[in-house]
Amino acid sequence: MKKVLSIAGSDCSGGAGIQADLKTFSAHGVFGMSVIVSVVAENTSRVIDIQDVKPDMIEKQIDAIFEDIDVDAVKVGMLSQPDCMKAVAEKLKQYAPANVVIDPVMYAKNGCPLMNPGAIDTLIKTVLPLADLLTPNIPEAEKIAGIEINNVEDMKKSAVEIYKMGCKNVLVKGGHATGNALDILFDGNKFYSFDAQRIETKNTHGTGCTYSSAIASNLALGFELQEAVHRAKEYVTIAIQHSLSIGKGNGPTHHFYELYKNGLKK
Ligand SMILES: Nc1ncnc2c1ncn2[C@@H]1O[C@H](COP(=O)(O)OP(=O)(O)OP(=O)(O)O)[C@@H](O)[C@H]1O
Ligand SMILES: Cc1ncc(CO)c(N)n1
Repeated sequence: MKKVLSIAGSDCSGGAGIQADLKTFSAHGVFGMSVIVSVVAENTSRVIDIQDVKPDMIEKQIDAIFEDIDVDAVKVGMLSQPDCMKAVAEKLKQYAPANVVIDPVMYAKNGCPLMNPGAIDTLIKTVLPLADLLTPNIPEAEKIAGIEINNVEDMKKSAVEIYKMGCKNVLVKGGHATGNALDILFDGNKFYSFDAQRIETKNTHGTGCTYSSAIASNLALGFELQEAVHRAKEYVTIAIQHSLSIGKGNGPTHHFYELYKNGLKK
């Protein structure tokens, strides 16, 4: 059994964060584990409050896992403050796990902030260089690269700028664009496109968490990066097609094993 760890925030409403990650891991047939960095009181409409776990406790959770269990891949999600970022980065350096996918979460789908904007320098200097794959959405790529993104060429430009900051691969996600849901992967040499028809739905809470966790699962299962992203793109597209009208805001993606088992067909 492959073992995948999520280091992220808890979304009590179950659609994003650690909860989405664990559901995605199960649907991929890998064993999911979690280090909770922040407890977020949120739902499909709003973020009410965030309480960060103390850095010492974040470190102890990571120690508890790595002293006991071989980890095949790690997904890192919401890190709200510089202290949490430093704690996670130190431990990732210490244990140096394979297949680290980092989703630089800044805002929830409903626009509520999940990262202190003053933490972006720490994110770039301390966390970003530890990523085998960094998966910013368009607003996140704009903030990290410091450029405006209006088209696919701009997505590519931002990917190159972010790559130069020290991560091994960059996947700029096009969920916030118009037209097809097109994502651009840059591996330092070439660009690869992952395209899907845009699904007309407001239920896209947790799509980014689902996607990065699916990629981490596929890497743990032994797929090369391009194939891991390709399969994860299919998974997230189907999870959005079947997304649920739960709550009054942006409902969550749906994870069900039958879909995956039957070759990701609708
Ligand atoms: N309406 C949609 N139809 C099809 N694919 C979509 C749609 N919205 C997002 N996607 C895809 O979902 C994946 C996640 O991208 P997105 O840009 O939504 O992430 P995100 O903003 O980080 O998500 P979140 O912060 O809500 O977890 C990408 O592959 C993107 O292209
Ligand atoms: C805890 C958490 N992580 C990530 C996201 C981004 O969707 C969210 N809404 N909540």
